[in-house]
Amino acid sequence: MQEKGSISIHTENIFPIIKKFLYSDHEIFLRELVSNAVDATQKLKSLAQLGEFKGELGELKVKVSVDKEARTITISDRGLGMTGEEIKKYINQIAFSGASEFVEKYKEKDAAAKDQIIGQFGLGFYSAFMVANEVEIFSKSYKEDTEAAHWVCDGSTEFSLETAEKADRGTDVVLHVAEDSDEFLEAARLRTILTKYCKFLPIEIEFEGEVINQTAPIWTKQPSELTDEDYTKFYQELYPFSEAPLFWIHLNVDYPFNLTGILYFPKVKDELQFQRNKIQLYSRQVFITDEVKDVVPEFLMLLHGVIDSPDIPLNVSRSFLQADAAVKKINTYITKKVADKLAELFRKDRMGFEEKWSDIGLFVKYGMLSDEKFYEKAKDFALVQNVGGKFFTLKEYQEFVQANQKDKNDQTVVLYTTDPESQHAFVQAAQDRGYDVLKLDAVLDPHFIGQLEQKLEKTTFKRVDADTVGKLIEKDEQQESVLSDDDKTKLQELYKGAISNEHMHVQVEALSPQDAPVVITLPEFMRRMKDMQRTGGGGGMQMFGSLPDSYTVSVNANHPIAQRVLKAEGEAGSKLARQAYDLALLAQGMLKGEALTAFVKRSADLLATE
Ligand SMILES: Nc1ncnc2c1ncn2[C@@H]1O[C@H](COP(=O)(O)OP(=O)(O)OP(=O)(O)O)[C@@H](O)[C@H]1O
Repeated sequence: MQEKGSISIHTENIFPIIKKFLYSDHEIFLRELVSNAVDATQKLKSLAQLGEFKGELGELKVKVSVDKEARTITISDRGLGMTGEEIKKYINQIAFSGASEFVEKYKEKDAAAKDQIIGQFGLGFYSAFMVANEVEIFSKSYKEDTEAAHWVCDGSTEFSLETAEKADRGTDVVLHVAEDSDEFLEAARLRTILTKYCKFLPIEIEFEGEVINQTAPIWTKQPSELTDEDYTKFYQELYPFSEAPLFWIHLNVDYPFNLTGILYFPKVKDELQFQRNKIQLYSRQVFITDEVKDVVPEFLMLLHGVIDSPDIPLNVSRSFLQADAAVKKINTYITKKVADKLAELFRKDRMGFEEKWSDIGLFVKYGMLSDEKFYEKAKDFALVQNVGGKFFTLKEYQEFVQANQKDKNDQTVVLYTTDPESQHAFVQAAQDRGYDVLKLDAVLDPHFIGQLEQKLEKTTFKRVDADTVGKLIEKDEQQESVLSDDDKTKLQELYKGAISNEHMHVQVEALSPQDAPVVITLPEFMRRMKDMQRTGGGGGMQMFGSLPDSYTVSVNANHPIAQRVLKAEGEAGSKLARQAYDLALLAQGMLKGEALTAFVKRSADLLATE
């Protein structure tokens, strides 16, 4: 048999287009050709199992080799092979029409969609022409009494096909590497590509005498066959030199879609440094991409691991992917599995769960904020911690503070600090009153607080320094003032003059004589807006960020210092007031620079006069 022919009725030559458009991703030719070789080998194995192939399977490795001198790359398999007729059908017609359809689609898309297509969709056999100016196929079918065939195509739509001598069953694809693709003649480069895409292919791939893949990666096995060590070992293989993962989830579904994989919860070092692109997406063990956006819910992008699914449509653009029903289901499934796993950990080992909370709290809060369904599940195991280090679930905490921290409107007021060190005086004052104080110092906490206030009934949150301790949780009882109204006004004026700062709003309050003489607070609303703005909450919050802090200075009318300030003669009153105010600033770490120096000097003067 010898035949020459034209591949298609298309007049347009697709090969220059393939080359030109797919410039950035030429390396995927190897993924495509090796996958074809693997497919052909697996098909033969299936035929053997079905009894349709009765010969010896023998060694089934796929071999990749490079000959720099001859400028060729060869991919050989011992799979089912093709007869000349089959080459015409599968390569000339089916593969070619697949490739031209791809090019048609590709031409219509905008740049962003193009990237997506290139990254996730192979051209199949014809991707060989991204790097080769001539491709040969030598193939011999597994079917008895068939002749081997030799096909050659030089990158135009012309091909030649003839019978050939080939001793062994299977297919050799020989690429004659083009001048501008020299890089692919380097063994090191080929090895890198093979390791990237073919590391977990199900048939052994040999390169330079070495098998480069694991044919049965652990995600393809049953969880019952695996030990913890297997999981951590695999994690180390995927992410060498990283700390051991906290725990993992083995995904395994076959209905209504097909999906396997392992998701690991990493140890998070820095909350702000979300490490994305750590989940690898595979389709039947062939690496596709590490951009799993849309397939994995946004809040779970922090996880590591692999997902393998032939049901994820890889050949469509991103906007399509988002709308795809299978992808949506996968999303929901993964969210549910993660929530179930966390619930199980919490139930089975509360202590262990608490220990891990500093690492997983971020995922959980992020998930609760971004996914309503996840919130519903997570609200039962999400934890809060008080300044004493004790953990509570949301429900436990509400019950814990209910008796003592209800205000006169029957609202439970949850008190929290964002920094137990610098807000120590306020934490102390609240604790002295018998209140409990939570530590909510994570980046996401301002948003989390907002969500909890919406979800939890009759519950508000207040930072400990949002008000003087008597007013943090407003009760009916009122502290009587020992000062007359006149004295109060006089005291207020004295303090105003001594402080002389328009952002400090001075008021006189009847606090307990044991409370501090002066307390400086930042109203909850104002501070929260600023917090939100800092952590990137809504554009509308922008205006608050540019506002100067506007503090409330509460002068304690019942503290002995109030009497002394009022009674002091001349300058002395103002000096005392300033001293009491500076003490309040000092307690909050707000006294700095010149003001601090002046305070130290004034203190020394006062000590000297006493
Ligand atoms: N090494 C091979 N051995 C046997 N048949 C092959 C081999 N390579 C390709 N083929 C045949 O050629 C067809 C077309 O290959 P091509 O890679 O273009 O598309 P595909 O593998 O079917 O799909 P895609 O690669 O787009 O997922 C294959 O379906 C297969 O029948």
